[in-house]
Amino acid sequence: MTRTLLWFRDDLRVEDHPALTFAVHAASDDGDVVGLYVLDDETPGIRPLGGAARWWLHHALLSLADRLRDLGIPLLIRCGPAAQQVPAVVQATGSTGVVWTRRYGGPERETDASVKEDLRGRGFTAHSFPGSLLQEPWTISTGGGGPYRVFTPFYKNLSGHPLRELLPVPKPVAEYSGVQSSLAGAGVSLGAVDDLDLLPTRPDWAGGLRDRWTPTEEGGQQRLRQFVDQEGDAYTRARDVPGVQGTSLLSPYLRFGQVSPLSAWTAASELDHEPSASTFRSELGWREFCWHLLYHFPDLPEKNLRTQFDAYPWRTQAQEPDVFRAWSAGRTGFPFVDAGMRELWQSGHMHNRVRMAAASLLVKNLGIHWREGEAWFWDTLVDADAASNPANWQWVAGSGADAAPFFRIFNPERQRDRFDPDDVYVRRWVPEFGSEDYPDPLVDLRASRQQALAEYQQLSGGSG
Ligand SMILES: Cc1cc2nc3c(=O)[nH]c(=O)nc-3n(C[C@H](O)[C@H](O)[C@H](O)COP(=O)(O)OP(=O)(O)OC[C@H]3O[C@@H](n4cnc5c(N)ncnc54)[C@H](O)[C@@H]3O)c2cc1C
Repeated sequence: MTRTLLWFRDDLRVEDHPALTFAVHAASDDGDVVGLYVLDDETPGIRPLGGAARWWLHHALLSLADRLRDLGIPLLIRCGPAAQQVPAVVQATGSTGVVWTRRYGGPERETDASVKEDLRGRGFTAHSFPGSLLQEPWTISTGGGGPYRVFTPFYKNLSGHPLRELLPVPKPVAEYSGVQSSLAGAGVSLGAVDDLDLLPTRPDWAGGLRDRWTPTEEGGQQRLRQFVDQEGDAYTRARDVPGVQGTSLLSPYLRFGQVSPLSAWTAASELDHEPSASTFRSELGWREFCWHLLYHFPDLPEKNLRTQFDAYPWRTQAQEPDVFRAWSAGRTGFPFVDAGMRELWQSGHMHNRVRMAAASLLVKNLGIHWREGEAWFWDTLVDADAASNPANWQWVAGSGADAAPFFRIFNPERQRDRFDPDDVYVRRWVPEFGSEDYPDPLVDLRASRQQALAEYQQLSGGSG
C-alpha cells in the first residue's frame, strides 16, 4: 500500500493543487494520502507570522481540514522545526514518501532541501511541485541569465511563458474513517488547530477581521467570483479609489494559497473589459515580481537592494517612539493616511493606494526606516507576505527594485484630493475628522520633503 504524506504550507486549498493531484493519483491503487501542517516558529531565518496572519491561518487550517475530510484525507497538525517534524511524521504514519508545493524564501528553501535529502537518504520519496506562483522564479531571467530588477521587462518575459493547466478538485481517495483509524492504530494523533494558539485572546482584537473576512477556500472562490461577475470590469477606473469596492480583495487568499494565482489569472479572461483584465493580470505580475526578487535576493526583508541607501540617516522607532505611535495608530493629522492606518488596524487590510501614501509619509516625511513600517505591516496585515511586503516598502523608500525616483514623494493631501475628493474613505475610518478631537499635522510636508531630498543628495550618486 502507498501512503503519501502531503505537507501543506502556503497552499491551503484543494482546487488547482498539483501536489495534491499527484498524491491522489499515486494513491489510486489501494493507497491513501495523509495531510500535514507544521507551524514552524523555530527554524532560524523563517519569519514567524504576524498576529493578523496567525488569525487567518487558524481559520484557513480548519477550512482545509474540512475540505480534505471530504476527500478522505486527515490533516495532521504539528508545531516545531519542520526539519524534525516532517521526517518524524513520515516515519510514524508509515508513509512511503512526501510531496509539497515549493516555497521560495531562502531559509524555507534550505529547510526543504535538507528535508528532501534526509528522506531520500533513508529510502523515502520526496517530490516538490509548483502551485504558489504562475512561473517558477528561476525560469524567468534576463538575456544575460540574471534576475530582473525592473518590472516591465520581467512581466513581458513572464507573460510569454506557457501556463500549466488548471486542475480540478480531485475525487475522494479513500474512506476518511478508515485512514483515521489506521493512524490511530499506529498511535498517531491528528493534533488540533486550537493547540497552535493562533487566535488572540487577551484582548481578542479580531472582531473587525471577523466582520470583514471569510478566511476559507470557499470564501476565496466566492470573492473571485464576485470580482469577476460584478466588480472587475470597472477595475481600471475603480482600483485607485479607496472609497469604493474597486479591487479584488484576493490578497490574503493568494497569500495563504486558498486561491491559486493561476485561478485568478484564468478568471480574468471572463472580464468583458479587456483593459481591466490586463491591468488585473499585471498586478498578479507584480506579485510574481516580488517573489522573483525574494528568490534572487533573500535579504530583501532586511537589506536595501540599492546599497547606496545604507547611508541614508533613517531613524528607528526607538528613537522616535511618539512619531511612530502616531503613525501606527492613525493619528498623524493627515486624514488619508490615518484612514488607511485605521483600516489596517481594524480590518487587517489597507487599500494599495493608501499603503503607498502611508509608507511614503513614514519613510520620507517622518524619516523613519522602511524596516520599521514593514514590521508593523507584517504584524497587522492579513495578507502580509514575505516577498510583497518588503519589496513594496523598498519600492516606496526608493531603495528597492524598479523604485520610483526618490524625489517623487507622495503628498498625502494631494492623494486625498485626487482619490478621495468627497472624503468617503476618510469619513468611514476617521469619524472625528473635522472636529477638534482630530490632531494637527505631525509634520510640515514641505519642510520634511526638502529635508528628505537634502539627505538623499548626501548619498553617493544621489541623482534620483
Ligand atoms: C508598503 C506596501 C506594502 C505591501 N505589502 C503587501 C503584502 O504584504 N502582501 C501583499 O499581498 N501585497 C502587499 N502590497 C501590495 C498591494 O497593496 C496589495 O497586494 C493589494 O492592496 C491587495 O489588495 P487586492 O487583493 O484587492 O489587490 P488587487 O488590486 O485586486 O490586485 C490583485 C492581486 O495582485 C497582487 N498585487 C497587487 N498589487 C501588488 C503589488 N504592488 N505588489 C505585489 N502584489 C500585488 C496581490 O496578490 C493582489 O491580491 C503592499 C503594497 C505597499 C505599497
